[in-house]
Amino acid sequence: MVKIDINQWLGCLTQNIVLRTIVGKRYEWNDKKGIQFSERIRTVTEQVGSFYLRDYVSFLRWLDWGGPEKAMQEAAKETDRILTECLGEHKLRRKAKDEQHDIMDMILTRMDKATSPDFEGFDPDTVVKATSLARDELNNHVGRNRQVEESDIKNLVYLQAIIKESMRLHPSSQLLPPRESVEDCEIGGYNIPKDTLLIANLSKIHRDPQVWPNPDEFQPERFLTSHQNVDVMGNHYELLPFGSGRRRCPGIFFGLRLVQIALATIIHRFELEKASDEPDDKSAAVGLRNSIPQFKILLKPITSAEK
Ligand code: HEM
Repeated sequence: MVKIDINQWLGCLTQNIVLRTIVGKRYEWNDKKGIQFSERIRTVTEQVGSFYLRDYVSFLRWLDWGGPEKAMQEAAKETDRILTECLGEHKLRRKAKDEQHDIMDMILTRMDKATSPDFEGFDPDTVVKATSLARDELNNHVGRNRQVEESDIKNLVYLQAIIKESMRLHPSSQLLPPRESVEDCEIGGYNIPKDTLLIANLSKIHRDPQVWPNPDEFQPERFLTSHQNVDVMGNHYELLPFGSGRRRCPGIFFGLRLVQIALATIIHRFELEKASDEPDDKSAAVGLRNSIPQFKILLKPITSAEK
């Protein structure tokens, strides 16, 4: 029997929000089918959500009290059916050159481009450019006459490397939320029996000297050279700031983009200086959520004379 828990419910809820966005205009507002879909999703999430207590009272799970497990399976089937239909229609429209330019069209266009040899990794020219400092990179790609825009981020490879390196050294959570082994397995040479609670320790994984030379040093360049292909998407187990697997952070694209734009804008518009010579406040280094020593910085706007 499929095991359903609060995480799957959360995952389903997130998935449904995404699906509602994808099918958006076509199904939700303009179409009778979309209204039915929305209603169905709402009923299911309310129904499933109202019984999540069972996940904390584990001996109640087998009861499937109120039927959330059955409801989840039905919702998954229905979601899949609607998406398949929606995708088929989009493909037909694309063939007939009658695209709506909604999210699904954008994803299909992106998939077409995925066949391009440049799609994976950076081309050699980009790597060379990226060895310059972050502000040089910003001046180069954005210039001084406008603000950083989302479309600039793909060109700011050094900035991306800085963010990866920051997330490696200081993941927002030192420990990932616990997992439970659903069967006997072996991890790193250790035999793990079924039903064992497993917690991934990012502060160790991200500073493993066998994977990361000079692990405690801030070296963004490693992500342009030796670790060029390591991303934060949960595919590379040596770097997991957003977790991995079906419980991976669903806000990953939003969160990452937000950090990239915020940092790029700050570096682009301000000179950064340490506010005082006082030693860093290391008190924040204690605890699970944040290991970064705190210190104050001065932001000095870059004036037009300096542009
Ligand atoms: C830079 C920003 C963020 C970081 C570093 C981050 C990191 C994480 C991590 C490490 C997890 C645990 C993943 C796992 O267990 O494998 C997580 C889970 C989660 N995150 Fe984020 N997150 C960020 C932004 C966001 C945003 C913007 C949202 C919502 C819009 C979000 C919503 C969630 C939710 C709902 C979960 C629980 C997923 C589940 O248990 O199935 N996060 N996040």
